Amino acid sequence: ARNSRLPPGPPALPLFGNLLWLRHSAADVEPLLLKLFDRYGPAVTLRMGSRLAIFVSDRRLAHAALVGSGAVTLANRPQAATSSLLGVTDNIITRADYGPLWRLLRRNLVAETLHPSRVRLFAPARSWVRGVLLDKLRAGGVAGDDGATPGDAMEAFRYTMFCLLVLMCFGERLDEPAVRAIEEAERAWLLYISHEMSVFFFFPSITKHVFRGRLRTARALRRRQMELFVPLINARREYKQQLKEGHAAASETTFQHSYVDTLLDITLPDEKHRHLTDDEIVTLCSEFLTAGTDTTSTGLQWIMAELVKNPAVQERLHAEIVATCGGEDDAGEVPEEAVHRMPYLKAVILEGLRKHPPGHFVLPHKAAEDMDVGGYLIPKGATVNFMVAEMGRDATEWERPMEFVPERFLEGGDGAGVDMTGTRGIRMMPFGVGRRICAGLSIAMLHLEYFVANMVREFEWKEAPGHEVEFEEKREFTTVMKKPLRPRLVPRRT
Ligand code: HEM
Repeated sequence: ARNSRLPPGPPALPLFGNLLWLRHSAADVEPLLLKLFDRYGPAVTLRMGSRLAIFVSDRRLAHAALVGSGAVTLANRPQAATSSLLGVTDNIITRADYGPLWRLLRRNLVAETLHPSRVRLFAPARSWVRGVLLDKLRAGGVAGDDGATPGDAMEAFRYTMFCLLVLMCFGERLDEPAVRAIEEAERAWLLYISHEMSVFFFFPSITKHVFRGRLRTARALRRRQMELFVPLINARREYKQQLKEGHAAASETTFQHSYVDTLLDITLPDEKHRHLTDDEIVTLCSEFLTAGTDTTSTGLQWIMAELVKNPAVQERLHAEIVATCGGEDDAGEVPEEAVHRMPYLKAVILEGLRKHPPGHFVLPHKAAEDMDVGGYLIPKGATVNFMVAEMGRDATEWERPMEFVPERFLEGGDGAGVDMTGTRGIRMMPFGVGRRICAGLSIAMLHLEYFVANMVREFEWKEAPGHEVEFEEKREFTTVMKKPLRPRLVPRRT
C-alpha cells in the first residue's frame, strides 16, 4: 500500500470533522455522497476527527475490495457504541470481527437453521404466515371501491415477516399480542440505538457523562428485550430436555426445530469452551429478527408497488403462476416447491432488488490492516462502505436502469445469468458480496418468491384512486417508500 493514496474528500474541520456526521447515519448523507463522487471520483473519504469513513461507488473497486485478494483484510466490523457503553455483547454475526467466533456463529446460522434441509422444516410455518398475510391484506385492501382508505400494505408485510422470523427463532407460534410486543420492543431498541446512540459513536469518552439519561433509557429498552426473550429461550431449554427424555411432542404451535435450539448447543472456541450466555443468546435472536424482517418486508413493498405500476408484468407473472400451479385448486396456495420452477418470478424479484435494494449501503466494514484497492489506500481502522443502490442503477451498466423490466434477467437480456454473490464480478449487490455477504440470502429469496407469488395469485394489485404509487424514497432502517403503498386488491378467485 506504499504508493497508494487515500481517496480524496472534503477537508475536515479539526476535532469535529464533518459536523454533519454527528447527526446523521451513512444513508442520511446519501445525496451528499452522490455529489462528492461527481467531484472526487469513485472513492471518497470523509473524516471525523481522526476517524476515516471511506465510500466506494465503483463496482470494480468494490469487487477488488470485497472479493479480491484483500477481501479478508476488509472483513472486520467497527465496534458498536452499544458494546462499549452498555456492555451489550459484540458476539453476534453482524458485529464480530473476522475470526473463529464469527465463523462459528455464522456457520451455525447458515448450516443449522438456514440449510435447505432445515428450511424445509419451516414450510408449514410459511404456509401459515401466508394465510395471516392474505387475511391482513384482505382486511385492508379489498374494500378500495367504497372510497375507504385502503390499508398500508407495508404494515401487513412487516407484521407477517415478523411472525415468521419469531417462529423460526423461538420455535413457537405466538399469538398476535405476543408477536406485537416483541416487534415493538425490537423497534424501540433499534430506533434508539440508530438515532440516539449515534452521538456516542463519535465521542464516547465525553458523552458517557453528558448523556447519562440517554443511557438509562437504552438500558431500560434492553431490559425489556431480556424480559420478553428469556422466558421463550427457557421454554426451549425445557422442550429440548423433554425431547431428550423422550416425552416432548411437536404440536400446531410448537415446532421441532428453532434457531434458539442451535444457539443452546454452541460451545465457544475460546479456552473455556463455555456455552453462550443468555445475554448473548438474546442479542443473537434480536439480530436474527432484525436482519430478516425489515429487509424482506421492504423488498416486498417495492416489488408489489412495481407490479401495481406495471400491469403487463403482473399479468405475465400471473400467467406463469397459473401455468405452473394449474387453475384454481382448493387450497389456492402456490406451493413453495413450485416457485423454483418459475423463471419469470425470479426475474421479477431480481429486478426489484436491483432497482430498489432494501439497504442502499452494506453494513460498515473495517480494514484490519492498511490495504491497497485499485491504487487507493485504505488505512488500517478506516470504515468502508459501498453504494449498493448506485451500482444497480448505473446507466453505463444497465439499459434503461430506472425502468422495471424483469425481462432483462431472462435469456438474452442485459442481466441474464447475473451472479448475486459477485464472485466473478459485481453487477448488483443487494446482499453485499464476499466474506460478509448476507447469511440469509437464499432464505430471503425464498421468502420474496413465495410471498410475491401467493399475493399475485390471490389478488390483482391495482392503483387505488387517490393513492397513486410514487417511487420517492425514505430512509428508515432500510430505504422504504416515502408514501406507503396502499393498493386496491381485487380477488382473483371467487
Ligand atoms: C431481502 C432480504 C435481505 C436483504 C436485502 C439483506 C441484505 C443484507 C446486507 C446488505 C448485508 C450486509 C453485507 C455486508 O456487510 O457486506 C446483510 C448481512 C446479513 N444478513 Fe441479510 N438481508 C436480507 C435478509 C436476511 C435474512 C432473512 C437473514 C436471516 C434470517 C439475514 C441475515 C443476515 C446476517 C446474519 C448478516 C450479517 C453477515 C455477516 O456480517 O457476516 N438477512 N444482509
